[in-house]
Amino acid sequence: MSLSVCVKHAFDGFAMDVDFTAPKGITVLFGRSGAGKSTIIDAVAGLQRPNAGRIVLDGEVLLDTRAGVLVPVHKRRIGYIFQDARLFPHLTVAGNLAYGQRLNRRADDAAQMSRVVELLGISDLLDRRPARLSGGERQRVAIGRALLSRPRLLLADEPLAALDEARKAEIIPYFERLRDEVDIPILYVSHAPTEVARLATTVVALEGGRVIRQGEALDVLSDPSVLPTGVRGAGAVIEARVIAHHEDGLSELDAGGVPLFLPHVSRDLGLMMRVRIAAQDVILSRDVPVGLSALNIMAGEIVAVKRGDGPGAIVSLKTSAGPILARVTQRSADALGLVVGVHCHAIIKTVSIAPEDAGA
Ligand SMILES: Nc1ncnc2c1ncn2[C@@H]1O[C@H](COP(=O)(O)OP(=O)(O)OP(=O)(O)O)[C@@H](O)[C@H]1O
Repeated sequence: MSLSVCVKHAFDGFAMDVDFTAPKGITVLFGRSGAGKSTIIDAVAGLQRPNAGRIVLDGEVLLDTRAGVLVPVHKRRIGYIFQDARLFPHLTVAGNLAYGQRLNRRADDAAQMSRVVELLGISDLLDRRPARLSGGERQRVAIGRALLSRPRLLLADEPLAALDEARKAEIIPYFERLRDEVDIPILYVSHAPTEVARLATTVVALEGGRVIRQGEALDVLSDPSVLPTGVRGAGAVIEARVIAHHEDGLSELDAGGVPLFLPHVSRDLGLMMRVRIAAQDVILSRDVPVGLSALNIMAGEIVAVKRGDGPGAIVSLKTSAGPILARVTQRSADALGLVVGVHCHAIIKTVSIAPEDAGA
């Protein structure tokens, strides 16, 4: 199953022209406020008719302005998860979930309900009304209700934006499960680099109504010339396997043969994790560093240097652990001779890797 979107639209002072494909998994529309993310979501949902375009879901044409095709919202079979959960206050959790199934009754409704309740960990909440749920619990129920409508596509428009950090951390693992266990594409809007690093299978980076890059998440996030939310959001993602939990509170991962130490992560040994390393937490050294407190040192070769308009530059390093981005001053880059092809070492403080930066 996949979704292809080719849409042109103009508002006063804003022109959008995008063309991308969302395969199975989570495709994140990643960009700053005003980049056009919600306009795309609304066009796919059928809530807004773009000036021109073609949208095809799982082989079915939902929109083709040239051929005059416009499938109405209720016939698109798309689940929508909003920032606020929008549950019915007078119905219990069970009632809200059953509402998702009402349009599309099937013999295996009960089995599907148990699967979704288990997937989202909401079995203890079924008799409660929304007013007695936390924001995170409400959002889990909203995800369940959307899934139970048996959608062919899920749209999630900044579903974590209204939650505090603790609630965000509670919900992200459920989106990871959706990504890995549900068979339909999920189009997910975000401008939060950590969320993108944790969840995206595919990234569509947007700027001013245009796609500046699309592709596999780990490739797009390690490209220093693609910073849709600015230099502060730069950070590459590496994949590593949990190999030890040490008594001093550190977890040790194996990243392509290189040890990576993190503050303790509650994951089983052997599990693969994604770890985001923020570019501003990386120091570069030409020589092998000695006498440092930092535990993570990775040797690599510089593959790109992107100079910014200000005093900074982003250096992209290829290491056996995976790609690393480092944000340094242009003064340091010049003093150290950091140019493409040079070998150097990336130094990463263990404690700079926050718990939310490491996920399944
Ligand atoms: N109904 C409208 N009428 C006029 N202009 C609009 C309308 N909706 C959106 N725009 C403009 O289109 C541009 C893209 O808006 P859009 O909401 O798609 O961006 P976004 O990336 O989702 O932003 P945010 O992250 O803030 O939600 C903005 O410049 C916005 O002001």
